[in-house]
Amino acid sequence: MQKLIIYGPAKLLGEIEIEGAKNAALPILTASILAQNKVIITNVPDIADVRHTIEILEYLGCKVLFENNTVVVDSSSIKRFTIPAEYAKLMRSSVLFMGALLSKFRRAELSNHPGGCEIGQRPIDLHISAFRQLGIEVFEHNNRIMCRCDKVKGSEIFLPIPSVGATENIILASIFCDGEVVIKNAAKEPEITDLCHFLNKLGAKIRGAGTHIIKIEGVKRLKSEEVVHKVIPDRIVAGTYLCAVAACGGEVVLKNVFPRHLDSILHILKNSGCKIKESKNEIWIKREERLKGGQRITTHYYPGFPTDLQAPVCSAFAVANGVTIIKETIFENRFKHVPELVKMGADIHVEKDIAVINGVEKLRGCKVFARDLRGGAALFVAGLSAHGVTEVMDADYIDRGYEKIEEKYSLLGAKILREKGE
Ligand SMILES: CC(=O)N[C@H]1[C@@H](OP(=O)(O)OP(=O)(O)OC[C@H]2O[C@@H](n3ccc(=O)[nH]c3=O)[C@H](O)[C@@H]2O)O[C@H](CO)[C@@H](O)[C@@H]1O
Ligand SMILES: C=C(OP(=O)(O)O)C(=O)O
Repeated sequence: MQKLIIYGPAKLLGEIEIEGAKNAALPILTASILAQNKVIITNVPDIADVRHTIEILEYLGCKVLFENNTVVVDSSSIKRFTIPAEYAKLMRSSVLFMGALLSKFRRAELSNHPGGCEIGQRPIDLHISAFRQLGIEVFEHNNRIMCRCDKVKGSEIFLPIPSVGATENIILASIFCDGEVVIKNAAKEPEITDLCHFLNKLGAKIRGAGTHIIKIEGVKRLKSEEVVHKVIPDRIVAGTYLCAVAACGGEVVLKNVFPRHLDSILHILKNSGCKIKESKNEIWIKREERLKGGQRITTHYYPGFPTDLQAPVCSAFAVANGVTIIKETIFENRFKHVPELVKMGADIHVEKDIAVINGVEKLRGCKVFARDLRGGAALFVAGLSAHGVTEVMDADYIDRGYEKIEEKYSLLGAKILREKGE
């Protein structure tokens, strides 16, 4: 297991390029199996989840090149429609291969329930019920999910929860549908819009991405041209930098960002005393005075405050002046970072889905354990602001979603080492 050793406290200064979004790159790579020709996907983050997705593509029979954040996928020799259990267990997004494989082969099999971070139950009932509404037969046996159909039928699907994954899976499965599939109460996350832009470049006919109603008009076939697509910037990685500056102080310019994707966190940090300026693709943040608490933050579907930033923001407000209340409404088990922050001297109490943070003047470095991706990032942020040495164990979780995190924060003046942990 990997370990990150952080020598705090850091003051963050400089400019940093934000990498491409994990949650856009993963469904786009998955969708690339549908392309008629080679696809070239740029701004792909070099993270563990991308590497695993490429392994799945190769397993299925695609030829893939990954160099300098560009992935070239040639799916002309794809031959398999089964995702083996060991791959399914690695990542939640493995479930998206179901939709894509159904469009490709009208058959798909996931040999295990999709894995990923344990932040809640994360059932896939909405994916399965939507598939059935599309006329797809779904069999479940011992965690194994098998699907097949003759034709995906045009239908109207209402999602009781605007699930990101279910919205993406329905879109992927419906590309060649008979007539039109309409998703009502669809998720509106920017990563879904990016996936739809990519699919439309391939020749799909999708309207309404970014709104609550997405319409997929079935096409007979996709275009034969080569397609190039640049993945959108990672708003969660960008938001983590903002939390780090808010916690540590300093002055940083984030480059290659879409500020509009970060409205909810920018609003909170502005109200807490951070100076922030935004331009088309940049955010400048400066924090001089100690961060002011007193906020009530509730996680929500986009454009609300993202659950994926809940843990990093917890670390920022752990050292704010005053009390901050955070309510987690999306996942049932997403406060695993709190006991670790408490070890570092934070004063945080969790009662069901609410964390009450009494800001302390400073945290102390110690050995802490990452339990999931964003919780790990939160410990990393806490380590940057803490006095003394913080060892973040099981940093492999962080590597799922942050590209070379220690190198990037070192460019801003932080002192961090990576070691293979025990
Ligand atoms: C790879 C990826 O893009 N992951 C993101 C995606 O995860 P993911 O797609 O798994 O998240 P969903 O939007 O589906 O989950 C939202 C809520 O719906 C529930 N649910 C979901 C599906 C289902 O069939 N049944 C059900 O009950 C989940 O347990 C959760 O409580 O969106 C989450 C919410 O923004 C983010 O935290 C993840 O980073
Ligand atoms: C929960 C996350 O990812 P995944 O859905 O891939 O587990 C995340 O990115 O914070």
